[in-house]
Amino acid sequence: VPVPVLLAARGCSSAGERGSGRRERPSGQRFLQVQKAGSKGSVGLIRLQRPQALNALCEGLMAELRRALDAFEADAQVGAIVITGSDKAFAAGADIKEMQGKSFQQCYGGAFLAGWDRVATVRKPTIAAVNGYAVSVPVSLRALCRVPHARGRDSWRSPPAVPITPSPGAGGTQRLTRAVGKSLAMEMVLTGERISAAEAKAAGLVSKVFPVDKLLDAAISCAEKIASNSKLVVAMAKESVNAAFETTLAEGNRTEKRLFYATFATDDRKEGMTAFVEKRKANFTDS
Ligand SMILES: CCC/C=C/C(=O)SCCNC(=O)CCNC(=O)[C@H](O)C(C)(C)COP(=O)([O-])OP(=O)([O-])OC[C@H]1O[C@@H](n2cnc3c(N)ncnc32)[C@H](O)[C@@H]1OP(=O)([O-])[O-]
Repeated sequence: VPVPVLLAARGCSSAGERGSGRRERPSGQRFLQVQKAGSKGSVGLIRLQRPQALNALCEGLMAELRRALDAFEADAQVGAIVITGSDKAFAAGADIKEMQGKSFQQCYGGAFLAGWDRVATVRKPTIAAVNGYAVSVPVSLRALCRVPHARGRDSWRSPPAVPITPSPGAGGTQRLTRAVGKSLAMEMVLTGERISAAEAKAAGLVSKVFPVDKLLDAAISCAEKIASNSKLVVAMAKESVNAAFETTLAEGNRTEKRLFYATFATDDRKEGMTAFVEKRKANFTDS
C-alpha cells in the first residue's frame, strides 16, 4: 500500500534528473519509494531511488526521507522501518555535485546537513538493508539508521556490554522481555553478500549477512517481528538503548530503570507478564 506522502522535491542536480528525465511518482516522491510492507502492513519500507547518482544523499532526497519518516512515525499501524537502496547502491554518501560549490558561510550559516539528524531521532526501530555501494559507509548508515552498536553476528541477539532494555526482573517473566526485548535485535544493518560483507561485519557495522535475493525479505520479516510487540514499550526500549550509548554507564542504567518503572503504567506490561504466566501469546494493544 503506497503511503501518500506529498513532497516538493528540491535541488538535486544529476544529469538524468534535469529536464524531463526524472519525474515525481504519483505519491509525490522523486527520490524514494515509500510503502508499507509485511502481512499486516506494520513495516514502513523506504527504498532510496536515485539511480542516476547511485542514491547520493542530496537535499531533496533527505527532505523526502524526513517526510517519509515523519509519516511512518505518526502511523499507528507501523511498528518498525526498513530503509534500503538498489542492487547497485545503498547510498553514495553526500551529494558531491550539490556541495561542490558551497562556501563555509553557506554550510555553517545555512545549517547544511542539519536535517540529517532526523533519522537518528526516529523513535521506531529502523533497519538498514544494505546492498551494493555504501560509500562513506558510516556517514550513510549513521545518517540513515542509527546503528553504531551493531557488532557482527552476536549483535543479532545481543549487543554486548550494553544495558539493553527495561527487562523483567523478579519472577523471570520473559514475556515482557519479548515485549521489549526485540530491542536486542533492533537498529540493525543487514547486508547482502554483494558488498564486502566480511569487512563490514569486521568493522561492526553489520548485524547479519544474507544472500542478495533474500536480503529485503529478511529485513522486512525482522521488522515485522519487532512491530508485533508493544509499540509503546519498544519505543521505551529504543530510548533506553540509545541512552546507554549516548551517556555514561551510570546514567544509562538510571534511564533504563526509569523506563522500566514506566512500563508498569502500561496495559502492555501487564498483558505481557500475564500472558507469560498463562503460557499464551500476548495480545498487545499499544496502550
Ligand atoms: C557530516 C557528513 C559529511 C558527508 C560527507 C560525504 O558523504 S562525502 C561523499 C562521499 N561519497 C563519495 O565519495 C562517493 C563518490 N562516488 C564514487 O566514488 C563512485 O561513484 C562509486 C565508486 C560509488 C561508483 O563508481 P561507478 O564507476 O560505478 O559509478 P560512477 O562514478 O560513474 O557514478 C554514477 C553516477 O553517479 C554519480 N555519483 C556517484 N556518487 C555521487 C555522489 N556522492 N554525489 C553526486 N553524484 C554521485 C556520478 O557522478 C555518476 O553520474 P554522472 O556524472 O555520470 O551523471
